[in-house]
Amino acid sequence: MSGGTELGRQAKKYMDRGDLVPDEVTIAMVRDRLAEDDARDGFLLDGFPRNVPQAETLKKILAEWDARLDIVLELVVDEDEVVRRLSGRRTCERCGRIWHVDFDDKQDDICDECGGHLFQRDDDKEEVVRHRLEVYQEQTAPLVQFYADERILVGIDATGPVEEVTHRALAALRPLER
Ligand SMILES: Nc1ncnc2c1ncn2[C@@H]1O[C@H](COP(=O)(O)OP(=O)(O)O)[C@@H](O)[C@H]1O
Repeated sequence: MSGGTELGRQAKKYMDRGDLVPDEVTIAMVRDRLAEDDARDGFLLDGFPRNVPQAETLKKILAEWDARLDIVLELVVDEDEVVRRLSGRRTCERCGRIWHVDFDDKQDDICDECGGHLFQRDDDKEEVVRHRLEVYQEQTAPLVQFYADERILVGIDATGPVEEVTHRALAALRPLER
């Protein structure tokens, strides 16, 4: 999250703790972004919606534009793997590139791409990741049933390397190609 705006500072407070940012903030951001020209022929949302009220509101926003979601991908992976992936993630403060302590065998804290310094996001600390998983179970997991009821949910096995998961995700999207 960039910028020193009051809204940005407010949002960061929630994010650092691993809580969801209030719906009025995220919904306004998503509504504004979807209203831009390049979203008219299609868009991909990552991390939104994250609770049922957001999903209900998204449905109404899209309906106002005679649009609807075509597909929802659920990336299924067990909690230990989520903790391993997030707690080992390091971010370059200069170029934003993401490294992983184990998967990239990253033992120092220097970005091999630009020489910048790597840091760990507050919400990638293990105890905060565990809290994010609780928030997921409470608030986000109900969306699986929500979108199953809408008949647009597709579950994907998200274990294994990035290339394999990408391959499975693209295969699930292929029927929508036009
Ligand atoms: N739809 C959303 N509703 C509320 N808060 C959100 C939403 N998406 C992201 N956030 C906030 O941003 C934080 C980081 O988002 P996340 O998608 O987990 O990041 P990343 O994909 O980089 O791991 C979340 O923990 C939450 O505080």
